[in-house]
Amino acid sequence: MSSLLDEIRELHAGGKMETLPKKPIESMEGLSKVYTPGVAEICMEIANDPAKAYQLTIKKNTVAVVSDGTAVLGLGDIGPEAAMPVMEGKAVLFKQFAGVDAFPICLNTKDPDEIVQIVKMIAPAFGGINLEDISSPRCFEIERRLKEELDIPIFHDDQHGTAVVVLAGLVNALKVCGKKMEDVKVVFAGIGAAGMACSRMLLKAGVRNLIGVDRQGAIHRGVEYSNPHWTEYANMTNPHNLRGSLSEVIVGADVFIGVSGPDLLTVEDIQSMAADPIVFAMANPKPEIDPALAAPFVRVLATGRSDFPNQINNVLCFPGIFRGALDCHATTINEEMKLAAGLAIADAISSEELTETYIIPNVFNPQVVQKVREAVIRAAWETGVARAGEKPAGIFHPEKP
Ligand SMILES: NC(=O)c1ccc[n+]([C@@H]2O[C@H](COP(=O)([O-])OP(=O)(O)OC[C@H]3O[C@@H](n4cnc5c(N)ncnc54)[C@H](O)[C@@H]3O)[C@@H](O)[C@H]2O)c1
Ligand SMILES: O=C(O)C[C@H](O)C(=O)O
Ligand SMILES: [Mg+2]
Repeated sequence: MSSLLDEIRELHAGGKMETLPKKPIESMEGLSKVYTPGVAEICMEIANDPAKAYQLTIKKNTVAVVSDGTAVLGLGDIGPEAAMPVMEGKAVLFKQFAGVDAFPICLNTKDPDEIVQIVKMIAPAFGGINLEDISSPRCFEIERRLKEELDIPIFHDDQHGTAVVVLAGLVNALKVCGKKMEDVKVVFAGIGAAGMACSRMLLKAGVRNLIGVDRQGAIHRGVEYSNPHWTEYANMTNPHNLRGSLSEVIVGADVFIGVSGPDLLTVEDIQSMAADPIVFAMANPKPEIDPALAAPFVRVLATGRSDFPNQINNVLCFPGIFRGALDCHATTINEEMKLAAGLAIADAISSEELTETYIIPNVFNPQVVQKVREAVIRAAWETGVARAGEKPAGIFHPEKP
């Protein structure tokens, strides 16, 4: 155990990334071109036409990974310094899987006004903003305001990246079990950033019977929640207005999706579910149930971790979705682009390949980023938010923003 920890520490020593010049400067002449005085010409070109930042700076390929350290994995509010290893990790994954340059930026404030203000102020350098590990409900307002006020993609990964991958996983898990979105009962644990967005995505995909459970039990109508998002949630879910604990409402459920915290689901809970239960225990780093404990009692089991089969993790989404959005210079990442990304991830596994332990492609499968990118670019053109690049064949009424 300690040797594993030593290895992990060694991999983090001095941080996980660095900045490299594209072309090294080797002479005074070279210096005079990329630095002063040559650089001044480029500065003035951009000053006269700020859109040229996309051609003459890092903007078109660069994303800011912004966190305030308040909901880091399932570790909670551990602060901006402690959030850095996760944000560095996200930046490394952006680069390795999709060639996107990403900067980890951890802010020493939890105030939504300040976060919005700071992100707006740094936006000129970036082609997109990936918000990460910002706790709910503040994350909803921060994202909404930034989307309204900036014309580059703003994407809260814990909400939308997770929702895209959960959709992909569920499409394939239901195929394995021979069940349909419209017929299944789905119970969510943890109605925070991820739970809210995943629920919305599944409702959009056709799920009708969906119940969310948080610390005080099932979210239902007839209660005044201090979190207004839960009141809205109660109105769009829980058709039979069930009340009670997770153990009470999970009875007869076909699907459990956990985006909450460790060890809140029991084997008895799983045994009370319908036949062929599907369990996505996605809390990181410790899932809602120990996978070894759950495995004998489920038909399909997935976690957010890379050390078990069926890793349902937003890393399958964010590199490809930003690759697509940056390549077509999209103004936003909209619902259609997310849905297309989810279906593209599901589609990376053929019906012949699909099994209980292979419902979701591996992150090292190069098809994933490629398929997500193409689907996202097509959806961006179809919905009129693409601004550049080649229009995919078969789109007849593209509207440029
Ligand atoms: N696998 C993935 O790709 C992925 C993606 C996003 C989030 N997650 C995991 O999901 C969890 C939540 O992330 P988030 O960004 O939504 O955080 P969040 O802070 O916005 O929301 C967490 C929610 O879970 C609830 N919760 C916590 N413990 C609970 C318990 N014992 N019973 C019922 N509800 C409980 C909280 O009250 C809160 O509403 C974290 O563990 C995170 O690591 C996984
Ligand atoms: O970081 C991850 O592994 C996934 C997700 O963003 C999380 O917060 O747990
Ligand atoms: Mg996260």
